[in-house]
Amino acid sequence: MTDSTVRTAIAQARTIVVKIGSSAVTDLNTGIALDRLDVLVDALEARMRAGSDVIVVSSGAVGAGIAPLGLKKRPTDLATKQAAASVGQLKLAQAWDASFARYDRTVGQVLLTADDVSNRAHHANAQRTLDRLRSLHAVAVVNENDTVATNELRFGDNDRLGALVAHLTGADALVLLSDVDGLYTGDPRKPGPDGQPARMIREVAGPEDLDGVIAGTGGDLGTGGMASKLSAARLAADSGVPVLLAAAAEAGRALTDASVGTVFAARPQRLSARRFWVRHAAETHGRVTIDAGAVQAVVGRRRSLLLPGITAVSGGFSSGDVVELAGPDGEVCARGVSSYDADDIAAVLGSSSADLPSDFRRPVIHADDLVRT
Ligand SMILES: Nc1ncnc2c1ncn2[C@@H]1O[C@H](COP(=O)(O)OP(=O)(O)O)[C@@H](O)[C@H]1O
Ligand SMILES: N[C@@H](CCC(=O)OP(=O)(O)O)C(=O)O
Repeated sequence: MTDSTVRTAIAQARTIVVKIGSSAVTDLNTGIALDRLDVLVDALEARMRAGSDVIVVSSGAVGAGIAPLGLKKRPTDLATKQAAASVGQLKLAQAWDASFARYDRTVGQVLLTADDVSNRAHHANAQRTLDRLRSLHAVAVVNENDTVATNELRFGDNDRLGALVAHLTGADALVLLSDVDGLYTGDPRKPGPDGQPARMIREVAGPEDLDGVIAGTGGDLGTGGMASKLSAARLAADSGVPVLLAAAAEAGRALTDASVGTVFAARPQRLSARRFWVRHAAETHGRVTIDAGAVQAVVGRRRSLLLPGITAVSGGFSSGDVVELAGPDGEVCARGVSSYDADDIAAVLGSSSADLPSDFRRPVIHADDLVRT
């Protein structure tokens, strides 16, 4: 895909997920930046009137809670972040509601936890709610349910949440709106290692276009910085969704003809929903260490994993859980759905194929349930 075909695909996308960063809608000293939010809503409404379904993923709960609580900067400890989010999310939802009300457009708030996406049953639930809001012409405004998320069980950042929501809703494009107007060769706030200013990259067709790019941290309000945007773009690419990264201040053009910012091409063939879930969405429940021959078979030749290739198991996983596969060097090389409980595998480790009871001869992880990382 060329730069212009990716931009055309984004400009013409029927369903589009637009993720808006904290820096775009909040201000450290005043809370929600209502005037900037109105400009964004004008652009989102115009896109809807042109015939697209739009799902908004809005950050800003923590950012919007800082000023009302009299805090001076973005908190770093979990309890204060959650307190700020509980104050800020209310204000954020009200602000989206009021801004869309200028167009008589109804808004629905959807707060998700990582478990709502990693657990397949909950996953269907979230999907149904988002689909129904869409069919009722209401705009879903999605955020992480920060007040109950724990450090262990978080999406990590909303760029990732945006990419997962794009997959969940079968969207045709993901637009990330931030305070930076695209991907640069390095953090645009600093000179590069050669003393030269960073350069903007208009198109990322594949991983080779990221060689030498330094993805730095974010601003005072953001969480993930550029690294989280790059990993979200990879996630979206795996599910066949092209991505546009642009400045929120340029939302009008980003959402009309996609002529601004950086585009990331999607892989032509989507990963199946099951393989996508195994690779990106599911939580892993343990680890299986395999020998060099098994790494060759599984990663090199895309074969199923058989019991004799396993040297160790850890974590109390059960049959049906997703586990990590690590080679002899401890490096994780794949993920897959185990057909056995960890205890059952541990009980027969070291047995030769001939000595294995007959119900242990089927693959531990079938090739269809295995994805390389
Ligand atoms: N290679 C890079 N290209 C562009 N921006 C970068 C890069 N490295 C670091 N950044 C910084 O990342 C910031 C955006 O990330 P973040 O603050 O997390 O945004 P958001 O709140 O929109 O999610 C930009 O303000 C920019 O200064
Ligand atoms: N759920 C958090 C968002 C965290 C986050 O990823 O922020 P950002 O990097 O600004 O997209 C909040 O609403 O504050």
